[in-house]
Amino acid sequence: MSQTSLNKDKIKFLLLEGIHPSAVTRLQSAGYTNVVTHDKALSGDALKKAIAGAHFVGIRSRTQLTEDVFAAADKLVAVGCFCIGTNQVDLEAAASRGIPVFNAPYSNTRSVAELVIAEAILLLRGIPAKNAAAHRGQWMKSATNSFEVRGKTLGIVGYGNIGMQLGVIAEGLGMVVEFYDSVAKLPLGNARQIPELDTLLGRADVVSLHVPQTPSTANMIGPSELSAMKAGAILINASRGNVVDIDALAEALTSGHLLGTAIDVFPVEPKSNDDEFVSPLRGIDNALITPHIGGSTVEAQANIGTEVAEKLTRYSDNGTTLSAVNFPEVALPEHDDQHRLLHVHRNVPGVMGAFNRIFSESGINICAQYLQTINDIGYVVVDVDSEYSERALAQLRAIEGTLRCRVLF
Ligand SMILES: NC(=O)C1=CN([C@@H]2O[C@H](COP(=O)(O)OP(=O)(O)OC[C@H]3O[C@@H](n4cnc5c(N)ncnc54)[C@H](O)[C@@H]3O)[C@@H](O)[C@H]2O)C=CC1
Ligand SMILES: O=C(O)C(=O)COP(=O)(O)O
Repeated sequence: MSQTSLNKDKIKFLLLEGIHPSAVTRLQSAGYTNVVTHDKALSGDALKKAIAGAHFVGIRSRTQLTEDVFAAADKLVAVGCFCIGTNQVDLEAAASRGIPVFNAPYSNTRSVAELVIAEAILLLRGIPAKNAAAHRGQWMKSATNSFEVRGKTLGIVGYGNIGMQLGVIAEGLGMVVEFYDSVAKLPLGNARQIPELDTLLGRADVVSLHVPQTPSTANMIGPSELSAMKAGAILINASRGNVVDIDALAEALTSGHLLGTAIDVFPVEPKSNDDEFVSPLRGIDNALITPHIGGSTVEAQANIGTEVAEKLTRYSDNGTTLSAVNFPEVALPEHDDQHRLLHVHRNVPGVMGAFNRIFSESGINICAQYLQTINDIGYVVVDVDSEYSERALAQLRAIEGTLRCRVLF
């Protein structure tokens, strides 16, 4: 088993938000036994208190890791988002402290795609409204506004990992798949990219949103986009809550312009399962509301637990940053008998010159060197003979522009 310079039982992992136990199992099998778990998200002072002293933190979509929280995270080495979205993390604040952030880009995509398909079928049949009425004692047996999905057009906004998978399943059900994406994408099957969002909205019977939360997607679907949708169409949002203007959507439903909606994510979501859910969609029968559970299946959560725990242990064990979302990506081999120095720095002229000078002037032989940069962050890794690492570490830490430097045994 690989070694770290700090004893593994001293390396503290803090896992929040009920991350699946598969993560703990994976951490323990890699020798990391100091794992503290919480069922819920933490915020404010409770989060700062819990994160102080932790070397690794694992969160899901609810925990907000802000600049303020990073300032309190005195020992933090890396962050694991046990989900896809990383908008809850101030990625720049993390990078500027030399902290890589990892996520699980694939493990829950199928779960979201399956949910969306189920919702499209239910909504085209008017099931949410019929179900709500039946609970009130009303018998709504009727074929009016009740349709098959076969032959209908699915408009996917954001043709990434989820959108593409959704398109493939939808074609299997006989749907016509069209998509809008801000970059050119290879269409799978018979899917077709539509260059303008409004054009797609005017053609689709079901519109499903699969974009990340960024400034460019905030209120992407507002009053004018809702008007651009076909009368009697359906809107599904399992991406992020601020992508849709929820008041405008409520209006489009009550006016009868849209036949129905399925919304899994909201501009404001309850902080915990004990808090009340407040939304203008409450009480609208043809709005299928779910509590941000698009990725919440046993399969997805178990896979995510293993996947992200694996990324954290690889970073801790050997410095590999493959699939970090805010950090230079370096895939590293094992470092066997040598010591490995990891140096995170500002990517500015002079740092690498100073770095290499230290080795040439002190006569320390570099056995292997790896360098990668992204934006203003540089990450250089060198393997050296074990007797030299402590001396080199002290000198590397003194280089101007150094954000973080550590050694792995
Ligand atoms: N409801 C839930 O439980 C879950 C929600 N999600 C959300 O779904 C989002 C999408 O997930 P993935 O498909 O894995 O992401 P992805 O990154 O693979 O795909 C996103 C796509 O959106 C496109 N895009 C970005 N900005 C755009 C814009 N302004 N206009 C048009 N297209 C734009 C990108 O080019 C990309 O093709 C995640 O970021 C996350 O927020 C993910 C998993 C579970
Ligand atoms: O994967 C994502 O981005 C999600 O939105 C799922 O979030 P969760 O892990 O269910 O809090």
